[in-house]
This record gives sequence, C-alpha cells and structure tokens, in this order.
Amino acid sequence: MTYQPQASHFVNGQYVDDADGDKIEVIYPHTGEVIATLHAATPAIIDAALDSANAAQKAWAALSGTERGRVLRRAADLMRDRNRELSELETMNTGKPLSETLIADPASGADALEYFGGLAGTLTGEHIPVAGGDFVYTRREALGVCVGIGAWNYPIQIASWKAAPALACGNALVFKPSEVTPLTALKLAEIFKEAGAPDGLFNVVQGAGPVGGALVTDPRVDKVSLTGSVPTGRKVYAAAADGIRHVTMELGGKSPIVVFDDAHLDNAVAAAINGNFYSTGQICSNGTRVFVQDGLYDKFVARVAERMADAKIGDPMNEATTIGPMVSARQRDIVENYIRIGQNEGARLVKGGKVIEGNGFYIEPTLFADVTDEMTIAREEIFGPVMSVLRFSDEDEAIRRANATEFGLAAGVFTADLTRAHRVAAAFEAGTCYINAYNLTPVEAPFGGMKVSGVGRENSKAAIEHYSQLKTVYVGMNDVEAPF
Ligand SMILES: NC(=O)C1=CN([C@@H]2O[C@H](COP(=O)(O)OP(=O)(O)OC[C@H]3O[C@@H](n4cnc5c(N)ncnc54)[C@H](O)[C@@H]3O)[C@@H](O)[C@H]2O)C=CC1
Repeated sequence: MTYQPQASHFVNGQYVDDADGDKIEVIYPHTGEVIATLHAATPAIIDAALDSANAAQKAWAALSGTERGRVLRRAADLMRDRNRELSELETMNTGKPLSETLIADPASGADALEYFGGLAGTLTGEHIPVAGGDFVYTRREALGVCVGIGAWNYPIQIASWKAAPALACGNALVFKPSEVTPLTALKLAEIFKEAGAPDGLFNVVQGAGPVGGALVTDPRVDKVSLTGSVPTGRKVYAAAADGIRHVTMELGGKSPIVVFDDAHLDNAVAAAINGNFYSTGQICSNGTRVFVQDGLYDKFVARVAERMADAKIGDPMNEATTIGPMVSARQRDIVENYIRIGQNEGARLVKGGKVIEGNGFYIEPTLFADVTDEMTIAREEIFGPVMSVLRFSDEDEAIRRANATEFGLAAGVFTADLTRAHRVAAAFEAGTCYINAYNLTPVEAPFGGMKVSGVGRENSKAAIEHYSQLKTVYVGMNDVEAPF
C-alpha cells in the first residue's frame, strides 16, 4: 500500500521537490509499512516558499474581506466533498480510526474555513471621537507572512485551524506539518488552489525541527503559530522573540476532570473515556487526571473498567474500530514506559497496560486507580491512552490539587450542583473549561491554554486578534498650535 504524493512540498501553487533534502519516511501505524517517502525542505525550498508567500500576501490583503472569505468558504465546501478521501488519508497517516476521522478531522477543518470565511467580511477598525472635534480611527491590518508548525495528532485540523484565521485576516501562510504526518496538509494546499487562492498564499514545506527553526527565524516572517509540546514551544517562542514576532503557542497539558459524588455517573464516565482514549489518547486537552470524590470513587472505577471491555481495538480502516494504533513505534514506547513507571510507583493497574504484539504500534487502553499527585503518571503528559483516577474528599482540596500543575490547557467538572459547577470552573487555572461535558471544541469558542500550555487562542473571534494588528490613525480637525 502506498500513498506517495506528487512531490514533497507545495510552493507557489505547485508541487515541488528537492532530492537533496533529508529523507522522510511516512509509516502506516497499523502495519509499520512505509507508505510514502518525502524529502525535508532544503534552504532553496524554504526560500521559495517564503518569497512566494511574501509576493502573494499584499494583493490578497488588498481584496475585500468578502472576496477573501469566498475563497475560504469554497475551500470548506471542497473539503466536505472530499471528506472520505481525506479521512482515509488521515487514518493512513496517523492510525486514528476511520470512525473518528470521518466525523472529526476534515470536518473540523472545514468548520474553521467556513467560520473564518464568514468572518472575513466583518473585520473592521473603529471610529473613536476625541477632544475638540478631532477623531481617531483604527485599521485592522494583516500581519504579513505567518508560519504554522503542526503536531502529528490532528494534521489536517491543525493546518486548517491556522490557515483559516490567517488567510481571513489577509496574511499568507507557510505551513510545516509534523515530519511524522506530512500528507494531508498537501491536500489542503490543493484545495486552496482549486478554491481560487492565489499561488503562494498557502505553502507547505516538509521537515523536522531544523526546517521549523529556519522558518521561525527568517526575517520575512511576521508571526509563528505552533502546535506542539512545551519543550518545543519554549524553543520556538525564544527563537521568535529575536525578531519580536507575534506568536500563538498551543502546547501540551495534564488536564483534570473533577467528578463530585452528585455527578451523573455514566455521563462522567463517558466523558473520561472520550477524554482519555479518543484518538488513542493522543489529544493535548485530554483529562488525564480524573479526580473522583470518595462516595462515587469505587463505582466510577468499576464502570470505566466495564465500559473499556467494549473498546474495539484493531484495523483503523474498519469503521467498527474504536481504538487504533499509536502514531509511531516511538510514541508507543514512550507510553509503555510511563505505564511501567506507574506500576513501579504503586498505582493500581485496573485494566490494560500491555503492548499488543505485531507490526502495528498498538497498546491497550489503560486504567490506573489509586494514583497520587506525586506519581510521574499524574505529573507528566503521556500523550497516550492512559487514564489516572485519583481520590478526593472535598471541593477546596479538589481545586487545589487540580491546579497544582504547570500546565493549564483544559479542565472539567461533573456535578449536579449548579453553583458549585460555576464556582469550580471559575477557580480552574485552565484556558478551556467544561461543566458536565468534556473535550468539545466548536469553532465558535476560543481554544487555548493558560500557564505553560500556551499563549493566544485559536478558533472564534478571539483568533482574529492573533492574526491581525491594529493601526491607529489620529485625524486633526483643528489648527495645530505650538508654544513658539
Ligand atoms: N494545545 C494544542 O492545541 C495541542 C498541543 N499538542 C501537543 O503536541 C505534542 C505532541 O506533538 P509532537 O509533534 O510530538 O510535538 P513536538 O513539539 O515534538 O513537535 C511539534 C512540531 O514542532 C516542530 N519542531 C520541533 N522542534 C522545532 C524547533 N526547534 N523549531 C521549530 N519547529 C520545531 C516539529 O517538527 C513538529 O512539526 C504534545 O505535547 C501535545 O500536547 C498537540 C495537539 C494540540
């Protein structure tokens, strides 16, 4: 089975390659087979991408917002028309079950293109009256050339979540997918071209850290938006600082879900299952520390274990499958190691915990109970299907422990007590909080992290602030006076 694209990169409206670039092998996680071989971008490819983005951006920004929005909305339609093809490719690329990609990945990308396409025509400055009849107006202007750098867990969604607001605001984008999952961003580039985007407006260049590093420090670049881990975030943020570039950082998490005694048991259990095992646990906002109050604790653990027995692990192309392989052998090994550490540190392994032998990168969804705050599995982001359940007694304790982390991406609370729900949500130190729900990310709502989990927001009107800048124009309506 192969999925070899026409070439590695999409620059200035066409596929291009340069065989001098380091080889990137794309692996189907279900079988371990190489399905495509690409090259990392050489300096010449990076240069061409940035030059073409620079050249395309000014004319694009000069269009009306409505005209720009039309291109984005056409792209959204094309993406929906190709949902199955794109979902299959995303499944080949990531190993995520088709039952997920068919409803979640290109669909979420299309939502972003449609939403920001609609918003493009509404972007304006404001008129501000000041003393003596003078006035000020503001112009909302594009930043220029943006660079997007993606993680491997939601490749087409991440590319779309960055491209949609960037292009709506009149910017051009050079996107570098994760070297692990380079394929679907190229399809997005084809879609933009077909939808009428000018050549050079959206470019895809492949490569690992060094290519990302070269993009982030290039003087032609005005903004960098990264989705990735905290260590990479620190490097990219620091590199962008040299040029005082704008940044959006969507980084990792170790998010809490707090379940009180009065919670609806099955809703809380279902949310914890989704928030730990969807995408085989490879989701930044997963609620991997599940705090459950004394009175419900045993029932909760038993019910999660019971429902886990219904997980269908296997071929991700089979639409009945609900748990696919990990994205890579490396990620599977990382998760296996954390499971071992959890056992060594005294967490109670209730279910799962084993690598599934074979060529694919499978590991069982895993449930740990009696986890304590000091354990490594309760402190570090695992990025795999490992749920840790921790016991708590009262609300203050739950909030204190939920917040006792450097991360602050998401947090959830399950309770039937209305005032407590809002009190706890207000007390969470996290950018995206949920009451009696978890891990839903509609495009209309801001998404992003507090503390080390990030800077800036994606989705919603809030993203516009991060892809545009205000210019203030003061208009004098009176004679200019001077002291001499
Ligand atoms: N907050 C959010 O929205 C999300 C965050 N993530 C986070 O992403 C991580 C998993 O994804 P990975 O791909 O393993 O993350 P990673 O941090 O290893 O890589 C992310 C991207 O950065 C690039 N990169 C690496 N070093 C770089 C450098 N020095 N300069 C520029 N670019 C560089 C990589 O090639 C890749 O494209 C997890 O920590 C997860 O929590 C994942 C999805 C969503």
